[in-house]
Amino acid sequence: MTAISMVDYGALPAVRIEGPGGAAVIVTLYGAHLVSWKTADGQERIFCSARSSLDGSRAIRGGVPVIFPQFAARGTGMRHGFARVSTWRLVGSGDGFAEFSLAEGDLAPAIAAAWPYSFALALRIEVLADELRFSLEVRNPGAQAFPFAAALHTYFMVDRIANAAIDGVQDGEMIITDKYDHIHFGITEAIVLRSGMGALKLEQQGFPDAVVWNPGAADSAALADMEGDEYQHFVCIEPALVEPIELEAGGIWTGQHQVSVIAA
Ligand SMILES: O=P(O)(O)OC[C@H]1O[C@H](O)[C@H](O)[C@@H](O)[C@@H]1O
Repeated sequence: MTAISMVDYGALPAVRIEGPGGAAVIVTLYGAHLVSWKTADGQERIFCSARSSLDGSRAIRGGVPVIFPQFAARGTGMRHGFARVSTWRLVGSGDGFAEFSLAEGDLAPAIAAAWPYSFALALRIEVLADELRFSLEVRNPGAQAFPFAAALHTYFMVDRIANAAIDGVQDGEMIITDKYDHIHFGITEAIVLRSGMGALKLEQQGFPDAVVWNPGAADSAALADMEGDEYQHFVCIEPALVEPIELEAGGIWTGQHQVSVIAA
């Protein structure tokens, strides 16, 4: 039996989606932001900072921020775009999945004025026993083309960053020893993340790139919403469309991400 229910996450209304075998995720309407993914074995797989704001006053630190229409500071708009700081609508649900929407009418007036395009985002999140699936659709229902970038800025929980190894983003295995922030353009194969918590396979379609980030000790200490040695316990591996593309009037772009537990 799979089900969805409304819960509170901090001060934020959220949707809990239960999948087969008790696997479950929690997604806040603020940002359509996945903040927890427990696989059927009860193991939490996603990092969320204990110091994160959870009241809608700023982006959540951790989870899976939806990045749109700008990646980081690569543009003139809000850092990482407005999708992660806007309140989405729950528009559909079924067996182990829910769908969220964001369009220009949902934006705060100042944000809408700064990005004056007609758009519609749809994020579908589906929970299986040992797998999580995302599908992000960007539509242009307007008469004018718009440029956009997008990413699913996923914070994967690891036991210790020194125990994490990443395959599939560069030649050979990657081990992170301190601050690391790099865009790997043109991902062609599945990525595997191994740590003391087991192994995850990450597959992406539509998103051409993968960004790998860990702030390391110094940058982490400068982040108001990250505490102590929390940086030791996650690595972001982000399916991304970093270089903006134009979406013509009537156009649709789709990016997908699947994360599954595999034998270590
Ligand atoms: O602090 P944020 O705006 O959430 O950004 C967090 C991080 O996002 C991406 O991974 C970028 O590559 C990093 O340069 C950035 O520091």
